[in-house]
Amino acid sequence: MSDDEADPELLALLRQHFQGKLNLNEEPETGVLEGAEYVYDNSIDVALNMRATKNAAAFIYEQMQQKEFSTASWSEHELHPKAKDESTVAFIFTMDLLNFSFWSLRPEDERFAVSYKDKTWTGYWSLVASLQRALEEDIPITDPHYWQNEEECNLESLRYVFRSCTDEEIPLLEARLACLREAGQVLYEKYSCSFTKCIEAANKSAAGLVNLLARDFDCFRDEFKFEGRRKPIRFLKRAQILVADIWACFNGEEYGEFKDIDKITMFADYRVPQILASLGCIGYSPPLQALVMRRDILESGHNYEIQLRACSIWCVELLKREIKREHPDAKVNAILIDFFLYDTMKQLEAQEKETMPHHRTRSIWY
Ligand SMILES: Nc1nc2c(c(CN[C@H]3C=C[C@H](O)[C@@H]3O)cn2[C@@H]2O[C@H](COP(=O)(O)O)[C@@H](O)[C@H]2O)c(=O)[nH]1
Repeated sequence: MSDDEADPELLALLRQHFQGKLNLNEEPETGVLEGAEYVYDNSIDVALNMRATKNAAAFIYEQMQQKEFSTASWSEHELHPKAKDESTVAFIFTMDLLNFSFWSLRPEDERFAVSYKDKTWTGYWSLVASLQRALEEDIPITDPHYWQNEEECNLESLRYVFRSCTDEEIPLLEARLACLREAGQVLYEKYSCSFTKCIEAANKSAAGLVNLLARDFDCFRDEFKFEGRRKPIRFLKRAQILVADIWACFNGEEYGEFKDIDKITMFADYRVPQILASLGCIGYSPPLQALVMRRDILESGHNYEIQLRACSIWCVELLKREIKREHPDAKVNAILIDFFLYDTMKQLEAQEKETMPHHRTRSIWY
């Protein structure tokens, strides 16, 4: 090809770009924050209290400073994996595939719990403990080949992996097996059986990785219709917390290097809304307040649930903006605020200072 002839491949790319089929310079967006603001603007059962949010921002910043809360805090947790390698990436992927719905309607001492390292673990930590225990028992629970081997990986073996030290078994066991099966199939078909290939495909974009997960894995596509709006409201909670866990574990380097990590929002689960409500940052309408206080089941996709999850995302966004307004150099983003709020809620729960119950929705989304 002579110097003055353009590269045909480049020409094809540019043609696609100018036809609007390919945006070379567009930074990917997840759409989560845009959807959260839309729901906030159209909510009548959940509201934000600006005064309480402003006060909470000051309290959170001061506490995070005092505890030197950073990405390093992630690895300091006793059960979180310490190696900075591909096995830890596989562990985190497995963990966030299954990181949902641990709450119980039974009394605290009868709820699903896991005995590991001479301690009893509940909630999220029961999941992490089960995975660590399985690996110590040479069960390849983080291996996509295992997830697809129906002889080895089935309800029976998964019941053993998540065996409880109480009469209650882990909630949604069948759904957890289905998540592993689907993820194993997608990784096999598209990503050479390794989540590290998904990370590579996202080209250091956190939003791009979240969108890839929502596009290729049904079990990460956490989005719901809201009233008359045409586009679904995207929460993508487990996709986002997966990216955040990778980023935090690797301290923003190697597999955890993302140029747009601040696009990740708070993870709309059932714990952080609980602490936001306890701090007075978010408030519920009388019927919703009564439903939460009675610990009634709130079905997945209900208008109340969408308002509660979305307004929590928007509230953490406003907390972040308030902290940055007061402290322009503060190294905070929605992830670190979220992690801090979750850990604080768990401390309050351990001290039995749980002021307000969390809402109870049973689903694979959070
Ligand atoms: N928004 C948000 N939701 C979080 C977490 C975590 C744990 N993250 C660890 C990693 C770094 C942090 O410092 C934490 O140590 C679990 N969850 C969600 O909560 C629920 C479990 O609640 P419970 O049954 O009480 O354990 C369930 O939906 C689970 O998906 C978080 O950080 N943020």
